[in-house]
Amino acid sequence: MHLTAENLAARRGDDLIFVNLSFHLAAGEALVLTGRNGSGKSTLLRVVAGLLRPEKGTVVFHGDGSREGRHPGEVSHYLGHRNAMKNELTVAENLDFWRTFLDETETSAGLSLEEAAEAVGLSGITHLPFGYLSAGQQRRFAFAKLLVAHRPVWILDEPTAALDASADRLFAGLIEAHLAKGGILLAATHQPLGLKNMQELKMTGFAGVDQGVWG
Ligand SMILES: Nc1ncnc2c1ncn2[C@@H]1O[C@H](COP(=O)(O)OP(=O)(O)OP(=O)(O)O)[C@@H](O)[C@H]1O
Repeated sequence: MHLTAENLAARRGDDLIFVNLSFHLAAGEALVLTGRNGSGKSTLLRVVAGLLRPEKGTVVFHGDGSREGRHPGEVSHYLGHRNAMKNELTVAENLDFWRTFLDETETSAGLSLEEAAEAVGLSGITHLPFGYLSAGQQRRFAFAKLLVAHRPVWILDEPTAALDASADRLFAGLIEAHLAKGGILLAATHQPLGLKNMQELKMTGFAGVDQGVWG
């Protein structure tokens, strides 16, 4: 299993944010994007997740035993800045929605709702409306979405925003477990995640992009 990006370029509005960006991640490997605000971390994550079309280049996921490449968006969990949960629904209803939505054809390797809640340190409150929870509790349950349906690639944008130190460690542990099972991680972060086996890519934004993309 591997994920390969070749010569990616992306544009936001009129500006090229990055060009000629390539990387290769095999099973169990992590790429952490760093760089100042506006340097293009979220843009790259959104391209890999299939939420933004690249200006140029390709990004392909190859699973075990299949020669055909797939877009990584088809096999990824994407956790953006927002939690992608409905405030009016209970935590259980939100997670149930995501499990059904994400788990359609894959084998059911995800955790049960209660197991996922326990894994993020919040068992016993899944009956509450999501909107009643604190910002940190909401982020923990947004992370629980990654556990209720199996996806080999995790794409996380500032996963530890709004979290206390114990949640930082808890998320790092869950990410390590994902990598140990052969998963792939792409994450943008301003805080070190403390991962053992990771590559770092420092994004520079359009400061480094003055040539045209095709020239
Ligand atoms: N929808 C948009 N339309 C036009 N420009 C955008 C849009 N979204 C982002 N940008 C610009 O693209 C650049 C890269 O933004 P991006 O969100 O990828 O940065 P980032 O490294 O993730 O920043 P942060 O650390 O603040 O989250 C910024 O200059 C931003 O203003």
